[in-house]
Amino acid sequence: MEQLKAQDEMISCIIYDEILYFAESVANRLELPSIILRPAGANFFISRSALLQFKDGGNLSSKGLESEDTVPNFHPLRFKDLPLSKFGSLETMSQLLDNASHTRSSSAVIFNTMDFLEQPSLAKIEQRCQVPLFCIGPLYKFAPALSSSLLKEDISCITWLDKQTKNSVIYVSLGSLTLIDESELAEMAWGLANSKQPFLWVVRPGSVCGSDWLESLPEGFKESIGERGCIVKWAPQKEVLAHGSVGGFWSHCGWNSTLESISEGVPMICRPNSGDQKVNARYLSHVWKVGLELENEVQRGEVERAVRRLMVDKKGMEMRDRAKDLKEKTELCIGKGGSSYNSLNELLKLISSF
Ligand SMILES: O=c1ccn([C@@H]2O[C@H](COP(=O)(O)OP(=O)(O)O[C@H]3O[C@H](CO)[C@@H](O)[C@H](O)[C@H]3O)[C@@H](O)[C@H]2O)c(=O)[nH]1
Repeated sequence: MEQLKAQDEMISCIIYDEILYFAESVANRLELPSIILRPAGANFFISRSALLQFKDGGNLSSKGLESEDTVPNFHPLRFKDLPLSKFGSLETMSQLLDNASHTRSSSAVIFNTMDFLEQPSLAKIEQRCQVPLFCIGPLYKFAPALSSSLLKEDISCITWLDKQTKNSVIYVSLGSLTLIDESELAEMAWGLANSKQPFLWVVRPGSVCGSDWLESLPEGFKESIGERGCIVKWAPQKEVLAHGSVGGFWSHCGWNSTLESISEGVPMICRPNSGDQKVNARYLSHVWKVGLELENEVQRGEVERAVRRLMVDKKGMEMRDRAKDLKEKTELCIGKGGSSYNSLNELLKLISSF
C-alpha cells in the first residue's frame, strides 16, 4: 500500500461500484478521496429503502412479498416488485443493500441515469444524501467506443437486420445473467414463431438449463421460421437497438438494457427476473408507459399476443411514440447544456480539485 501511495501521485481518487463498498477503506488507507458509482437506477435505490423498512418492521413475510398491493408511499411499486435477488436470502440481500447504501466518507455519488427520467426518486435521494450527486447517464453515450462486452459480439445480425423493414423486428435478449429452462425456451420459440413478426433472438450459451446452446429448441421450429428469425449467441446490442428495423425489445429489464432501449426510442416487452429488474419493469410499464409486462408463466399464446400488441397494434404504436419522445429527451440531456452533460463537467471539476 505504502509503495502504491508513494509510487503514483497521479491517482486523484478511487471510483468504486457500490457493491464493492470495502474499496472505501482502501481509499482511506491510501489517503485518497473516493466516489461511489451506483450502476442501477434511482428508483431501484429508493425501492431498497422500502425493502429494508418493511423487513425491519417485521411486515415482510414471504407471503407479503408476493402481494399485488401497492407499497404505501412507494407508488407504483407493489410488494411483489420489491428488489429481491434470486441469488440469496432476504437476510443476506438486505445486509448487502444496507452496506451498499451508506455513503461513509466518500466525497460524491454517481448515478448512471438521467435527471428527467427519475426526478422524484432523485429528489428524495438528494434530500438524504450529505454529498453531491452526479447523474451522468446513459454512460455508454459518453464513452461509445469502449466495448465492455465479455462475450464476442456476432455482427452478422446487422446484415440480417439491414434486410428487414422499418420497425418490424422484435429483438429478444435476457442480458448476461438470466437463466431459463427448456420449457420456457420452447414457449418463447413458438410464441415468436406464431407471432409472424421477424425476430432477432440472443440465446446466451449456458443460459438454458441443461443445454449448451440451441439443442433444446423444439423440433420443427427452425423450419417454421425460415429466414424470419435470426438467433445469435451475443449481439452488438446498442447497435441493434439503434437500427431502424428494430421496433421492439423483449428484455429482462436490466438497468443497462432499460437505458439503452429508452435512449434509442424502442418500446419493450418486460420480463423481469430478479432484483432491480422488477422495479424497472414496473416503471417502464406504469410510469414511462413504454413497456408491457409479461407477468405470468411464459406461454406461447401470451408471447404471441404480447409481440403482436407491441409490434402491430395501436397500443404498441402509442408506446413507440412515447419511446421516441424519451429518446429526444435523452439526446437533449447528453447534448451541450443538458443535465447529464453539465453533471459530467461538474464531476470532472470536483475530481480535478482533489
Ligand atoms: O447480446 C447481448 C446482450 C446484452 N448486451 C449488453 O449487456 C448489457 C446487459 O446489461 P443489463 O441490461 O444491465 O443486464 P445484466 O447484465 O443482467 O445486469 C446486471 O446488472 C445491472 C446493473 O446493475 C442490473 O440492472 C441487472 O438487473 C443485473 O442482472 C447491456 O449493456 C447490453 O447492451 C450485449 O452487448 N449483447
